[in-house]
Amino acid sequence: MKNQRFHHRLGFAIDGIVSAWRSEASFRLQCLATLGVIAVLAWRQPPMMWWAFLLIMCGMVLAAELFNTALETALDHLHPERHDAIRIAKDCAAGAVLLLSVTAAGVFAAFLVDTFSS
Ligand SMILES: Nc1ncnc2c1ncn2[C@@H]1O[C@H](COP(=O)(O)OP(=O)(O)OP(=O)(O)O)[C@@H](O)[C@H]1O
Repeated sequence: MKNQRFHHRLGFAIDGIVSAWRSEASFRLQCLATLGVIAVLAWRQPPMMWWAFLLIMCGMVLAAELFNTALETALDHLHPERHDAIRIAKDCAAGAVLLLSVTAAGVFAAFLVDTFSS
């Protein structure tokens, strides 16, 4: 299964994103928030640096949510019973998503202040 052709690997990655979209309400919300950020960027036409900052932040939140979903899915399958180690692993992954989401909200707030005060 290693080293498959690029279009196969691309298909697997897209399958993962579609599957997270179907199963995770948080991922759907984050995708919609990303579209909202892109709409505001397109409306305000800020300097390219703001596009870069905000798109990086949105990408990192979405990627972190996919990692979180991957971890939860694997852990639930491999160890359906409750265990403290599983709780800590899931809580850490959720914490990573939270940290990136708060940082992204902070960057978006800074952009709003900058764009509406000038
Ligand atoms: N097997 C387990 N053993 C111990 N605690 C668990 C276990 N599964 C879940 N938990 C606890 O419940 C919390 C929620 O876990 P769950 O798998 O339901 O995530 P979720 O609510 O679907 O999260 P998300 O919204 O990110 O998908 C975990 O962060 C953890 O604290």
